[in-house]
Amino acid sequence: MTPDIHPVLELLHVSKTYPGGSVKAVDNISLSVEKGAILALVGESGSGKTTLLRTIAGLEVPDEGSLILSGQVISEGRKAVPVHKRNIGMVFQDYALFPHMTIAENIGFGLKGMTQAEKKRIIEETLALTNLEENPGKYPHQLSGGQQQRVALARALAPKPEILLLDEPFSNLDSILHDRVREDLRKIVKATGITTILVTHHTRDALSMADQVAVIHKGRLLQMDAPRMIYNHPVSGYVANLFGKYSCINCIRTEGGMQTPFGKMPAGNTEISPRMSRLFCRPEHIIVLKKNSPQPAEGSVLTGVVEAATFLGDHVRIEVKPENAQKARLILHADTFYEPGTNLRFIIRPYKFVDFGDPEAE
Ligand SMILES: Nc1ncnc2c1ncn2[C@@H]1O[C@H](COP(=O)(O)OP(=O)(O)OP(=O)(O)O)[C@@H](O)[C@H]1O
Repeated sequence: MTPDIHPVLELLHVSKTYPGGSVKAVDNISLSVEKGAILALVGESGSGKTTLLRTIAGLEVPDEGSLILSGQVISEGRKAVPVHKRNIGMVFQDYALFPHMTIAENIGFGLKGMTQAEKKRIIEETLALTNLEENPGKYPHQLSGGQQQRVALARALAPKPEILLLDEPFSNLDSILHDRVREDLRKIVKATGITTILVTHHTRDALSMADQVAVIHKGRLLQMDAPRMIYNHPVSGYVANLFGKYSCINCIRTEGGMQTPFGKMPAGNTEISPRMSRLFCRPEHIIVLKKNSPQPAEGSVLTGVVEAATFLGDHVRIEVKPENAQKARLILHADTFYEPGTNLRFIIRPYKFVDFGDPEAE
């Protein structure tokens, strides 16, 4: 029997324009989130990700579209279930802790309609889950930024919401804390099994923390996929560029593949549509072959000349151009510094034929 995977949250054609606004902050977004998944909403400043998160929370009412939470319509057109009646937990960017309450009191704040003993048990469980057992009697100002964030998280998790929403969870943390908090946060929410949606403009956080990444641009959903798909199979130059450096070179269709300025690349199992006219790859997918190394079993050997090399600590960034053409250029990462003018043999794996190019031109 296949497992019963069903969406906890569905958004259907949701749009929102702020009063007096000339453009839609959220423009016809439809998506669904499966139970227990972590979804990251990623986009540049002003792309509409916070508006979308606030719409899910019930803090903004959409103009059009509907939201369905666990099979119940919570918003349809301008009619919406109010915030406190949605079983949703939210962690705000500034944590919004109650300064006059202890950590334990902050965590217990949302626990209503239960006995004192039950409340105490849940607070203790949540303190343990979020590694805060040592400080239940302290006040927020006595804690570090990372600890304050865990209190905010614990407060949101204690009532066992159907969905947890996190607004820019890493924005107030220094870069050293940042990576640790990201790992802790993923562990904690995965331990609870609570479906989580977070907003971030750090693409690395989205790729490492989420099960699904939704890329938002000018209020629209450009792509929603697993992190590896977003990184390796972006649908446009804009998405490709948002997640890091890439090369995109013009090709001419030939029998069984494409002719690049560096050599011929086979189509493999992929069908090349007439619109595809470029090869896309990330820098780390270009592997330089050692001198005199034999032809690898898989992959065509390409050739080019080093145009520039920049030492970047853990790798060297190399720009390589074709031997007999000036225009095309690839960017790759290598572990060796090659002097400009060096002839290189390399393979590209994986690669993809695409119908997009330079994002500036899109
Ligand atoms: N309260 C508001 N009133 C009017 N316009 C708003 C309001 N909040 C946001 N906007 C506008 O809506 C659009 C989307 O903003 P939103 O805050 O959702 O983007 P964002 O992707 O979360 O950006 P950031 O990362 O900077 O928070 C922007 O054009 C913004 O100027």
